[in-house]
Amino acid sequence: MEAQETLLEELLNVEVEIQDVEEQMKILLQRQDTLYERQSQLKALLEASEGSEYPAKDTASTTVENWSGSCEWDSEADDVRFNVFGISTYRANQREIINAVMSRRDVLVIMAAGGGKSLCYQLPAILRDGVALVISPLLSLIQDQVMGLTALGIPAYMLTSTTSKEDEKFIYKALEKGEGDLKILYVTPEKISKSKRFMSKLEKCHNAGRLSLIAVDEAHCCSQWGHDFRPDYKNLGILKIQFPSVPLIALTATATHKVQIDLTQMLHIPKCVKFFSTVNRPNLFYMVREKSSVGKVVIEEIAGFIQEFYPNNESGIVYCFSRRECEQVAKELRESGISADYYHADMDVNAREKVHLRWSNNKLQVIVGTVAFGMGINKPDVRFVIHHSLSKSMETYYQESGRAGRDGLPSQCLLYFRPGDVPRQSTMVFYENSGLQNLYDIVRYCLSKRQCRRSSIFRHFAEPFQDCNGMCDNCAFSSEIEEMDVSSSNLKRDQKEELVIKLILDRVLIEEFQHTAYATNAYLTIGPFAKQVLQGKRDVKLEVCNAQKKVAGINSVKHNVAFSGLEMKLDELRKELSSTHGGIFPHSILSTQQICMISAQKPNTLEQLEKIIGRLKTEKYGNRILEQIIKYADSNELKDEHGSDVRPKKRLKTKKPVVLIESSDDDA
Ligand SMILES: Nc1ncnc2c1ncn2[C@@H]1O[C@H](COP(=O)(O)OP(=O)(O)OP(=O)(O)O)[C@@H](O)[C@H]1O
Ligand SMILES: [Mg+2]
Repeated sequence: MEAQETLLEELLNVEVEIQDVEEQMKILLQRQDTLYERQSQLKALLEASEGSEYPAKDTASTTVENWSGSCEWDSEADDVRFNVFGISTYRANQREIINAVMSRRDVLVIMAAGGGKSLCYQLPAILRDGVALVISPLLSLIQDQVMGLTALGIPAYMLTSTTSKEDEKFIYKALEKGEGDLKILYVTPEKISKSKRFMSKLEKCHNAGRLSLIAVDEAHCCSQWGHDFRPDYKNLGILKIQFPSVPLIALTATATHKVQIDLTQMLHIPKCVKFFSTVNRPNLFYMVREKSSVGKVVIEEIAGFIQEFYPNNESGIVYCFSRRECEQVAKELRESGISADYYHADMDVNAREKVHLRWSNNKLQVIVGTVAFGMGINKPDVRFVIHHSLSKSMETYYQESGRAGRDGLPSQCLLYFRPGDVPRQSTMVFYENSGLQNLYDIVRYCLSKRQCRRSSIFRHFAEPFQDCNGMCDNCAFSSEIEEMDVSSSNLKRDQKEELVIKLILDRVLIEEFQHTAYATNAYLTIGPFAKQVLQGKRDVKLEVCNAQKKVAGINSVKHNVAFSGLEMKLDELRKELSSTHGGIFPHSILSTQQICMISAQKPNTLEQLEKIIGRLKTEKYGNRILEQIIKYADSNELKDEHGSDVRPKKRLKTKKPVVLIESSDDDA
């Protein structure tokens, strides 16, 4: 009997010890994960800084060789940039990238969404003799690009399933015989991997020395580590093998190290010149708001936000978790008087395209979408992106919120967070590589009441910190935050929910997942640090906001964007011209920046206008624009007789903060 008791006691001790060892192993494994992550971040940093410093704050870019010197094509490039594209100055890295491509080097461009990657291959394509081939993953992206280039009078075509027989004949003839005017040809990757006919024509074009350059846009689609992996992109390696002397430029907004390595290997461009630009989007205002557990309240808040800040139909996106939620949110926003429609993967392609087109033409203010509303979004003047639920990772959030403000003007990114949304995501991502780790990263971002939101983005992409300039809620609004020891506190319901999430992040609790026939459920169980808490060796603290956060700072963003009198008239004019010029998008006629500049400078003559928007747009739309300025001045003169407003010539040039926000070192 006694012997049995001894055995039992020892068994118990061994079991306790096993549990202890298991817990320690868990901690060590998690530590190993973190170290691996940091190792890859440090490698990325090292590679980026090879031979030169990591981007200085103001230049925000890094290259190994110096591509900023003067080049023989400088003046021609400046002429095309301004007079054809209507772009007054280069943004960071654009000129250097163009110089590298013009020097026939292979190039890898990592530049944030809206940074202006397209110009980097479109401009050399115009400067060089022959045809430039562009590979782009989506029909809608290709259509947008071709339409925009055609509006600028650049002979651009696409060879896709929608191309007419007539156009196809023209393209093949141009490739084979050099007949006709073809400067830029867009194709989807499938054309390269599946159409022998196309590849043979391309070879003829190359043999005749007429293939000027190859651009692979959205190049992260090559990599399984990228967020939009496309199998057909894997076959693009053939391009460099078949056409080794033709410069290849790969462009993406995805900055992770793994993807970069993959890309250069798969595209066979090991000696490419790499251009890294900062992930920072200085014009985006990031904020997180607590999400009510009552659905209606959330919608009321979202509707209120849109009506308050964007009363002039400025475009926006609302991201939702599920298809059903999308439809519901769109419906309720409509009931609140906002022109909104939904977009998700369950709809047929035509219905989706219709919604997208209405939105692109500013006939619909808000698209309520799932993640399916993704890569094809090329609209530069999206003023707000609202997340009705949190994204599954920082990377995804950065991509989705980054669809705001691609034109460089102030825009807002608002995320609604409530602890209850976490398990909805965790049950979806737990089986992915580092899925939970990535999710918990964005949850940390949401929970933080003190830390600069931008700093989380820099940390995630292993980039040195840059000043936020008060462009996030935590930097803009000072509120009293206190760390409260909640080990034995009485908490309100929402605080309790937050506490559970905090304990998961701190590994005091862990989520475990079980599958049923219908769903995956998340359960909580004690984690490696639970013992320390139970033994009183570790405090549990929550950040608590004592004073209600004010929303004053957002107003300063608002003032920079809302259109004033003449700007409004010019906005109407671009919409009118867009509908009469064969479906060109309003933003291709005049960008929001150009509207602001015209309205500030009020040119009186075509010559003056040309100095703002370049020759091509002045020739096309100049008379209508001047007419609008005069009309507006006359109506103001009338008003002036009653004591308000002033004549345009005498009016002060209002320097819009807009221009300052451009992230270019050339722009100063
Ligand atoms: N130097 C510049 N000055 C002003 N506007 C510019 C400049 N370069 C590009 N743009 C404008 O910025 C917007 C975004 O450019 P573009 O579509 O090339 O971005 P991108 O880097 O390809 O972004 P994404 O990763 O989202 O595709 C466009 O409206 C473009 O006309
Ligand atoms: Mg692009």
